[in-house]
Amino acid sequence: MTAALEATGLTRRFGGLAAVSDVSLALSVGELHAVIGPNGAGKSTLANLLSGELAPSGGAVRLGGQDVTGWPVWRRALGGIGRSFQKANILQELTVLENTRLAAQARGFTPGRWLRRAAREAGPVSEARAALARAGLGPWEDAVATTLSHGQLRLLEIAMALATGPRVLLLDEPLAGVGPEEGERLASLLKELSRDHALLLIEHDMDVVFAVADTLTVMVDGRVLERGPPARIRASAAVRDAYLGHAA
Ligand SMILES: Nc1ncnc2c1ncn2[C@@H]1O[C@H](COP(=O)(O)OP(=O)(O)OP(=O)(O)O)[C@@H](O)[C@H]1O
Repeated sequence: MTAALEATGLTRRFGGLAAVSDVSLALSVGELHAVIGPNGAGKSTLANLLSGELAPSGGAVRLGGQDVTGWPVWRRALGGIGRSFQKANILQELTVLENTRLAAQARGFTPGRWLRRAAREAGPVSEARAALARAGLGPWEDAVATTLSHGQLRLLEIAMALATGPRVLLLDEPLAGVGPEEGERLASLLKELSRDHALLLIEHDMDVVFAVADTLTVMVDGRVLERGPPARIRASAAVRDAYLGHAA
């Protein structure tokens, strides 16, 4: 079966630093693939290379079998890659529905055309509402973003990624700053979304990661140290050493 998204030998250098070094990875619909590793391991850089935010120094990215390595973010988004960010993309003074509608509008984005579309009143409200319903935010569609809890903000980021109709979801720390109760709700949403998306999760909360991931990739210093199901990663001495080695 063709992977929904595949990276082969991805490398990204910043000056003398190889932030990502020869990383290969395949994401399939129905699989929740988590990438973990100590701070600075290269996880966000990897997500940026997959989404097109960054160009690689080497290697390739294929989306549904097609080489998209040279494609910009908007073109990969149109091809089915949805991305949520560590730093929220939310416009604070807009409502939940308005934010999600803007994200849904970006589905029709091509440079220049987007501005004309955004200027028109009618937006793709139905896609936005469907995404909000999936994220459990339907009842809050008229709430202004500033009034939301941390957990609701994280749900909104996911809804905004869903509103673009992606097949692949790249989620960067979707539980950041969220308490245990909201965290549980987010974790079950992630699991649910992985049934009909290829889902890449970058997350520091190890309890959640080990509870929801089907496959884990452990990165250290830009490289893949270990890959496998949660039980294998939990038992790995190399992974334990890597974390202890970086816990200063
Ligand atoms: N734009 C950049 N310019 C220079 N160096 C960068 C840039 N982006 C990332 N780096 C460096 O690349 C390395 C990997 O960073 P990255 O943010 O990908 O790690 P991470 O695993 O996501 O870390 P964290 O868990 O703290 O978010 C780090 O040493 C970082 O300082």
